[in-house]
Amino acid sequence: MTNIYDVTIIGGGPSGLYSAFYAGLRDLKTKIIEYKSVLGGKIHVYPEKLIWDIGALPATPAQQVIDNLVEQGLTFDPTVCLNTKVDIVSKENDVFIITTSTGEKHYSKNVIVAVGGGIISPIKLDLEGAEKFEVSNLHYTIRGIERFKDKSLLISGGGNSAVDWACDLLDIAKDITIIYRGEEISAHEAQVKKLQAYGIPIITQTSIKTLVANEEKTKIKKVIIENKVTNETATLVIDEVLINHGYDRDQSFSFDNAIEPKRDEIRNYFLQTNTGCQTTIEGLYAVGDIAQYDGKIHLIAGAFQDAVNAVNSIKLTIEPDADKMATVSSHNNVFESRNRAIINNTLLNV
Ligand SMILES: Cc1cc2nc3c(=O)[nH]c(=O)nc-3n(C[C@H](O)[C@H](O)[C@H](O)COP(=O)(O)OP(=O)(O)OC[C@H]3O[C@@H](n4cnc5c(N)ncnc54)[C@H](O)[C@@H]3O)c2cc1C
Repeated sequence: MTNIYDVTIIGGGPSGLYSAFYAGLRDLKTKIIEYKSVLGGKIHVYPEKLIWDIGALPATPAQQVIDNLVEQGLTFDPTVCLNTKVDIVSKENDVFIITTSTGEKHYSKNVIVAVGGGIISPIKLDLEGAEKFEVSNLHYTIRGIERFKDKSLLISGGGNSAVDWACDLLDIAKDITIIYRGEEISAHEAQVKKLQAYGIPIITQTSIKTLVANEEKTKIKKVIIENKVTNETATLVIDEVLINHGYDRDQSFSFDNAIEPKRDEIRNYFLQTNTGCQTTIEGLYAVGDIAQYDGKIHLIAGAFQDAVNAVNSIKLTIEPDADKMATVSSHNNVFESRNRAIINNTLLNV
């Protein structure tokens, strides 16, 4: 057990990344473990959305927020393990043992759980061979709205995300059709009315029956849709298909019985024992969407505050004489050489 970290962060979303930044600022030996191949967490679900509610950031595309979070999170060069799923956390002699799905073990004095709602993946179309079109014109999220310019778009899904996308693409796509298997669209009324005012067809009780490929078998050319009540079918000629059927969540990550932290009654959230984001287990902290306490905000802004609280608590357990808070954060000495480089490169242009 030679390579013991001060803090290991499980999850590389906004709360995990900001925890890594702050842990570096407080000079803690830090590791992030993230299941996906990229950092950024569930913001990857909505990369094109404009985010308005993060302090000091006026409307900013979510992809830009991801890039900024990642850059900041890696400021102090934490160890980053991508494509790594944590399966179970146990504790021996005051050291946490974090075991991954491949059996690999990571050792840490403290653990910050930053797993949000778990590992989320879009629910895919249950049609044989559909996956081969994911590289061409079958989408589960939108990366770059320009590809929909002057295109005929079919959206399958009746929730807020599907309807929001349709509204955002109204003046971009040539035409849009929405199909939904349920009886009634379940999105915000105002957005649905907007689509209706534009004359966007919303076909309910209907789902995709078949994807018809072009001659080269590289793209979807037509979609056969089927009414679930009458079994009537219709064929739509389309350029792009967007599926918004919700998300699967893998929340299988667990704890050795001896250190199972208290959760709420539906076991969704880790309860805090204090505002320092410590769970009911010593050395185990929960930040971001997975955390719950009075006044907790399940938004990116809330994740930042949790991260600062957890890291400051950890610092004090490792060094009881340390400052309770990092000395006015951005005046910290650790930034001195970096400040000089940034001022020279950007402001003075030397
Ligand atoms: C459609 C949508 C729009 C939103 N819009 C806004 C908005 O405008 N403004 C705002 O402030 N908030 C918004 N939010 C909420 C915001 O995205 C979340 O509050 C934020 O992402 C929470 O960050 P987090 O780090 O706690 O969790 P997440 O972002 O969920 O990150 C958790 C990370 O942990 C990883 N992980 C989970 N389990 C494991 C495991 N066992 N092993 C390894 N890694 C694991 C996951 O892969 C993921 O990368 C929105 C959310 C959604 C769904």
